[in-house]
Amino acid sequence: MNQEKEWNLDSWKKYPALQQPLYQDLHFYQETLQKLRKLPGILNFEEINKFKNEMIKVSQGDKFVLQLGDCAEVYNECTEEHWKEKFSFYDSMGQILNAIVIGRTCGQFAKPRTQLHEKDGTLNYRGDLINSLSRDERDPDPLRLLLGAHYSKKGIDTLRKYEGKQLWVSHECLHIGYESAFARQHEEDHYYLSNTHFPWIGDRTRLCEHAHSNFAKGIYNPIGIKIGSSINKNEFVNLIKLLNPKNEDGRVFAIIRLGKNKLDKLKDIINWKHEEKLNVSFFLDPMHGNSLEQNGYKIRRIEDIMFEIQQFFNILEQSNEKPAGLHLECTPYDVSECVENDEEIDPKKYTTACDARLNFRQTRKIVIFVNTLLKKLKKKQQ
Ligand SMILES: O=C[C@H](O)[C@H](O)COP(=O)(O)O
Ligand SMILES: C=C(OP(=O)(O)O)C(=O)O
Ligand SMILES: [Mn+2]
Repeated sequence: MNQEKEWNLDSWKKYPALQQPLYQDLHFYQETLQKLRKLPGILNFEEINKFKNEMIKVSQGDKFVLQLGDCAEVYNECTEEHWKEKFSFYDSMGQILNAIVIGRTCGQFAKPRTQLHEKDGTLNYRGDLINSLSRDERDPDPLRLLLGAHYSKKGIDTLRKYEGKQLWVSHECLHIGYESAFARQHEEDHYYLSNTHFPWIGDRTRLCEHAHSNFAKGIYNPIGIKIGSSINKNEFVNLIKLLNPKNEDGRVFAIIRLGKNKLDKLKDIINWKHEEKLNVSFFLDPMHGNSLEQNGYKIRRIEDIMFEIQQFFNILEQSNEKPAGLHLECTPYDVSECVENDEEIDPKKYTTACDARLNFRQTRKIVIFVNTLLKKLKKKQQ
């Protein structure tokens, strides 16, 4: 039987789903999902299709993507004022590279976590979609799903009114009950995810025999897949084939997040792509493989990030592959979360809800660095 025919809105439920919250009142949780399913879609099919056409150009090597934004977007910042500041920051960074710009925004509300609990036994924060950063409200609350839907719609409405360059939005497709409630039908047999242009599947949930990949295979949107160091050939090849059975342009983008010490594995990944003739392009996320701890704070070093970027460009060039995108966790605000040289973070300016973000200056420095690398590459290829 054809793989796509086996897919329906609930078929992912046959598979295990990692990193999901456990709700105490399951009946209330299910009722909430039913409410979400009945809402009108947020983005319409034409908007997704327009984005897909842009991503086809990326697959063909004609465009570069800059994907930018908070690690965890918080409901407190879901105001027109914050979104406008963020959109214009993403836009200005994109203009440096003449890139397609995708925000980690309008729905980047759920976080996978390494540990279920904090050191003192409190449940870990899993993003505003699930629980609260404040330690006395860590039980997962289904009402937060309704707020997530409300803020996604409000953010996307704000984006539609934004007067700068065209921007697109993305988030991790993590809370699988919530995400699948936003799948909408377009013509017979054609489903798309209406709450974002570009969903990605995280490194911790991307297994082939699991729910996230088996949900994503049936939706029309371009899909990002985070690839960390535990990947092996079978997993990579099967995953790409599962998501892109017809080997189409603009469908699947591997977001490499190996870290500066493990990036050599990218050579193997490129070989697997070539051996199996897979249609997949490579973005780099130089953030998630380079997380460190300093005095109890999660940080990242600018030198590590730049080193991984340089190596990424070198390896792709040696393998005749074009870099397709850069994925950064960053904010327009003057935070102190990533450090350079022997700098220490300033606790008063450490405001992230999850991972360390680049501030405006650090982001700009990195984007300008990438611009020089892209220009050099273009010169060599002329
Ligand atoms: O953004 C990614 C993850 O949620 C994050 O890196 C996990 O961090 P943790 O190891 O603190 O749970
Ligand atoms: C959780 C994230 O990344 P990864 O799946 O690569 O760890 C993220 O991008 O916030
Ligand atoms: Mn993160």
